[in-house]
Amino acid sequence: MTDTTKLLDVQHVTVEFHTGGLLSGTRLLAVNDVSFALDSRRPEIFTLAGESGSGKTTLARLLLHDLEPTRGQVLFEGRDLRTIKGRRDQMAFMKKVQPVFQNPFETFSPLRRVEEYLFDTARNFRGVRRRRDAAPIVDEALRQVGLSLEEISRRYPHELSGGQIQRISVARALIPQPRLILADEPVSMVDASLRMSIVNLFRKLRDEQQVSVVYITHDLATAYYISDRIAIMLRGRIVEIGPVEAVLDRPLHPYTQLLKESVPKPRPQERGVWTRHIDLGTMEVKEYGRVGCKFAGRCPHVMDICRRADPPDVAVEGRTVKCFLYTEDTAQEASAPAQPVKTGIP
Ligand SMILES: Nc1ncnc2c1ncn2[C@@H]1O[C@H](COP(=O)(O)OP(=O)(O)OP(=O)(O)O)[C@@H](O)[C@H]1O
Repeated sequence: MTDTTKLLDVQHVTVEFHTGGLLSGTRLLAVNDVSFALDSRRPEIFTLAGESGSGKTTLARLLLHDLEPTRGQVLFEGRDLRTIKGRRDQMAFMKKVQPVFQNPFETFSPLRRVEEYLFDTARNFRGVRRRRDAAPIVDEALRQVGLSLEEISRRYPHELSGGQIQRISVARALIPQPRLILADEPVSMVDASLRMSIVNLFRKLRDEQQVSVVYITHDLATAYYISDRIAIMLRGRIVEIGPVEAVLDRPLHPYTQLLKESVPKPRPQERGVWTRHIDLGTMEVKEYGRVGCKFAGRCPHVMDICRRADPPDVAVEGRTVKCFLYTEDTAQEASAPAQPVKTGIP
């Protein structure tokens, strides 16, 4: 029977990529047995966070039906996305699930006025044919992001700021009146001073339009500010998931603790300047191939079992953590208790 209480239901999805030659190639589980669900009765902002190469974009592609899982299934409004066949079916799905991508300048051709994209979207998804019928729809979507059709009229992408053009991307995503927006690193290319104004739009959409948002980011500061729940990804797996305050105020997985520690801190004497991120990217390939916990090579609390077996999901302190430190039979083996890192998110 269809479960109508779930807007999105991700059930044990795995995506396997093969790289290299047929015989010498390697197998990489970019997404590895991931599950989570969004409630259809209560819109929320759900963040998928993790460093580069943790599988966030691959997961986003699954949710947008741009890729099919090797194993497991993704259901939207109770329907398995694999049953979507043909263009009409795909368009009906896209009307409900809209993406916002990282680089707005890639979304819009430099040779085309940006309003044309919005008019196209109104024609494709709102059943209007004439420009004058589409205009109020386009204007309304722009007003929701603090702009208007008059303001952007006749402009090309290079005549708009990065912040303005990303707002226009959000406006475009709103035209079909979706139930879910999937925003993949929507502010990473936007000037730091404008980031909050963009992510605040997602809060407004949740509260005023009942739109749910899957927010994909490596930026824990904005995630903390806007999310209801957060899932921390590491090498294809969700290692900690729960309400954002629980997870980021008191992270329990040693990887979440490290990630939080690497959040840039503002230098009070230089307003707006942030210290550098710790670069964790070089560990990527090695960690994907690791048996047992993917974090074992970097974990200050590593135990023998972590290198031998996959950690289980443990429910603890209002969230779920994939870590042997919190299983009853292995907790006493730990070299030190998992102390949350105190620095980072305000
Ligand atoms: N089509 C593909 N073929 C082979 N490997 C892939 C493919 N797409 C992604 N990968 C690999 O899967 C892993 C996860 O990549 P993914 O882009 O999903 O991570 P991410 O968390 O979104 O990283 P980033 O923030 O850098 O985009 C990486 O090791 C990547 O190289």
